[in-house]
This record gives sequence, C-alpha cells and structure tokens, in this order.
Amino acid sequence: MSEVTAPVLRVGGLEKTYGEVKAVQGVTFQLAPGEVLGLVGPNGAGKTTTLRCLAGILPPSAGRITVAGYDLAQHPVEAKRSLAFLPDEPRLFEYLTVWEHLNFVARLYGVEDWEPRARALLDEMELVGKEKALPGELSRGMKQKLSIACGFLHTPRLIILDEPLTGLDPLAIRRMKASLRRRAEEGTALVLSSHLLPLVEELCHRLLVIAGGRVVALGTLPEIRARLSGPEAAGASLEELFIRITSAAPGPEREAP
Ligand SMILES: Nc1ncnc2c1ncn2[C@@H]1O[C@H](COP(=O)(O)OP(=O)(O)OP(=O)(O)O)[C@@H](O)[C@H]1O
Repeated sequence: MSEVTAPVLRVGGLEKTYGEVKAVQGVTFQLAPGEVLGLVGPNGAGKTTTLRCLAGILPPSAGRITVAGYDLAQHPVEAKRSLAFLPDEPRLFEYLTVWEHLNFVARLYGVEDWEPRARALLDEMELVGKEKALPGELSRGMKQKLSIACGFLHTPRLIILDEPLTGLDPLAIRRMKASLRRRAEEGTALVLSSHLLPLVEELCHRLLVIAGGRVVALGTLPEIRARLSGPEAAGASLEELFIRITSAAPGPEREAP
C-alpha cells in the first residue's frame, strides 16, 4: 500500500482499565487520510478515555495505536508530531500572549515558516487584533479558537477533537465546521467526539458508537442503519439510532474481585 493511501491512524484491541473499571475494551478501527470519524456514545461510554489514549496522553492497558505509520508506544515523539489533540477545555499558558502561544508551538514542532501560517490562522479564527492579549483577556470562545489555531499550526496529519464547538457562537460554529471540512479535503484525518449529533451527521464520513467501553456500531450512517433489523430502522434519524443502539448496551465492566 502506498504512503498516500496508508491509514493515518490504526487502532487495534485498545483497552484502558482504571483500577477495576474497564473504561474501554476491544476498540479496533482504521482511519484513511481525509476521513472524518465521529465518536459518539452516552456519558461515561469511554469517549474521552479513547481520545486521550489516541493522543498519547494516557497509556493504554492493552492494544496498539499507530499514527502516520509510527507506533505510539515505541515512537511517541514521531507519532505525536503527526497529530494534534484539541480537548474540550482549552489549556493555555497564563503568561503567554496569543502570538507567543503560536511562536511557542512553532518552536516545539519545528515549524519554520510559522509566521505567515500563524497570521493566516489568526485570520481564520477571527483573532486578528488579539495578538498581544493574554488568555485572561480572552473570552471562552476566543480561548477555544486560540487552542485550535495552535493545534493546526504544525499541519498535523491527524486531528483529534473533543467537543470542538463548545463555547463558540453560531457564526464561529459555521466557520469552524468549514475549517474542519477544508482540512479533511486537504487530506487530514479527523476523529471528532461530540454529543451534538447533527454536527456529527454533517461532518463525519463514518461513525464509531461506543457504549460501556465497547464499540457497538462502526460504519457509515446507512451501513449502521442497514445492520439494525426492523422496518423502523430504515428512515431512522441518527438520534433514534443512537438511542436504540446505546440503550441496549451494558455499562462499563468491572473486573471480578
Ligand atoms: N481518571 C479516572 N479514574 C477512574 N475512572 C475513570 C477515570 N476517567 C474516567 N473514568 C471512568 O471511565 C469510564 C469512561 O469515562 P470517559 O470519561 O472516557 O467517558 P466519556 O464517554 O468521555 O463520557 P462523557 O460523555 O460523560 O464525557 C467511566 O466509567 C468513568 O467513570
């Protein structure tokens, strides 16, 4: 398989245990360049745990994750250089300005032509004029946009997003959706976790539905619909399918004492 068509992300048998709680088990999927995968599931399903494992923040208890051909456990620096993780709560440095954040990230990732890129990202995120502001002087939505600009600066091949639209106003939501779509069209793979099912339906090519730490459905919306039996599945909305699939699933497993 050529480098162009090789999966950007491969996840095999991912498992994460907290004490005796099996938060995630048996998660296996691949993601091609330009593909957008929606990760959905009820509260406590294991979405954030999965995303944090994919980003190399949490070590999995078992399984293998490969990003852009690099095994995340064996080559963490190369794998992490190929990805960006955008958590739902923007994490910024209190004493760095907007511009200094971008400069810092550029140095971390070795982005040489960072200034024109940073200017373009500030324009895209509607932060022009805020270059000298500290995070304490930014609104919640502006902090979110700065965090996203920092994540995009090194042109990652994989972007992992947890509730990317939290705190954004309607116009910013529209722009953010266009930004994400454009990156996917340019070949970036995206994993997007959200409770906003219309967003997931609009942006994602495939869905991974997780409940009780296990994958309960994986595929395109028509594929998931087709797999569910019964005439009511045919025209069901994503919300109806979500409720039907996840309500039947048990909660996270506990290891026997
Ligand atoms: N640090 C932790 N220590 C112990 N248990 C944890 C920890 N983090 C998560 N869990 C447990 O792991 C399971 C999965 O949690 P996770 O945060 O991954 O779910 P989620 O799908 O992101 O939920 P939500 O939609 O509510 O954000 C839950 O049972 C949760 O209680």
